[in-house]
Amino acid sequence: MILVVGGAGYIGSHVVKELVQQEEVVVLDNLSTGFISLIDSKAHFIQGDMGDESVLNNIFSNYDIDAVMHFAANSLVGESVQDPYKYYYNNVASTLVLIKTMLKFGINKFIFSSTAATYGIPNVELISEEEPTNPINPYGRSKLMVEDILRDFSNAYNLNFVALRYFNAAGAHKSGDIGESHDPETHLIPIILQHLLGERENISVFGTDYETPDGTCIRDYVHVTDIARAHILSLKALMRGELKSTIFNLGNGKGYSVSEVIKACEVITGRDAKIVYADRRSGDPAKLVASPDKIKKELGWVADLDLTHIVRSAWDWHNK
Ligand SMILES: NC(=O)c1ccc[n+]([C@@H]2O[C@H](COP(=O)([O-])OP(=O)(O)OC[C@H]3O[C@@H](n4cnc5c(N)ncnc54)[C@H](O)[C@@H]3O)[C@@H](O)[C@H]2O)c1
Ligand SMILES: O=c1ccn([C@@H]2O[C@H](COP(=O)(O)OP(=O)(O)O[C@H]3O[C@H](CO)[C@H](O)[C@H](O)[C@H]3O)[C@@H](O)[C@H]2O)c(=O)[nH]1
Repeated sequence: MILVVGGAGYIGSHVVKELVQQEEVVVLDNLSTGFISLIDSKAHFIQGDMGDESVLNNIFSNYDIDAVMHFAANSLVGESVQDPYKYYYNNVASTLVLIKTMLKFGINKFIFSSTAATYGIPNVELISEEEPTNPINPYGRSKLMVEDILRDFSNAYNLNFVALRYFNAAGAHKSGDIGESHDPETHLIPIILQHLLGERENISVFGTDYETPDGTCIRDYVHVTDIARAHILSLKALMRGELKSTIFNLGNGKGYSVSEVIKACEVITGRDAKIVYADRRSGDPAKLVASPDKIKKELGWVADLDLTHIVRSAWDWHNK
């Protein structure tokens, strides 16, 4: 049985939907940013906080948990600058309680949602896991602190972990039943689609003077279904004892600029966007594109779905 912490959120709910086909699943979520409606009905659901040791003691006593997948976090970069306490408390301190308690119950397999924000502002075209990590905001630092904790615990307490550094998660499940739901929404693709549905007046492009071919920021968009598959591959490799504690990038290895993403959304939806050119958003690196070679070599994972699939699936979900 697998415990999925944060399984009512955007990415966690997509992993749960795939995982319940193969495993028994318990979701723990405090619903602070997640939605009960996103959780697959085949999963058991417990509403509670991962920092509450008594809740965790009950779960680990009552269910036969083999491994933990951990998606729960606060993840708004801007908010992390305004309110760093919230980020260090929830993303680091509460995660520490979760890991300590699972180890107490003899559970030592852990999959962690990390982020490309751990790299900060890289100087290379394609970022490999070997690049230095110099996060430039409290959100990125909170995730890097957890990676450090995991590494130390793995050395000291026989913990086996996989930290997956997602680049830009996007897209929705092929069923159209679940998709990206954040409130407030800050991510580019859902914002564009909400605008094209008439729910927002326009789209702001944050910065047109970056050192990129069209002046707008470049990101590596990776389909949430591909992210879900990488979690399941990682879990299986951990369960078979074939994988030592490690970190993998999750990306396509191909970048698209903000202007290119808007264009792709216009073409796929057949609608024209009203664009407002705005100042840079603070803390945005010009370009973040993954080298996905390590996970390809070690687990055979490559992203199957490109930007067109991402936008099509997200559009189906937003229309529903
Ligand atoms: N969305 C992206 O592009 C992206 C990119 C890189 C990394 N990540 C990471 O992936 C993970 C999932 O992101 P998401 O976009 O699905 O976010 P989300 O906000 O949709 O999901 C997070 C879930 O965790 C729950 N949660 C938060 N704190 C909790 C706590 N203390 N106890 C129990 N539940 C708690 C929330 O209610 C929510 O359901 C996060 O850790 C995020 O930092 C996301
Ligand atoms: O209305 C908008 C929203 C976004 N953007 C731009 O679009 C790009 C993508 O922005 P998102 O907010 O969609 O995604 P980020 O790249 O900022 O963030 C994502 O990747 C980060 C890693 O760098 C973190 O992991 C974070 O959790 C995750 O959401 C950025 O250049 C941003 O400035 C706009 O121009 N207008």
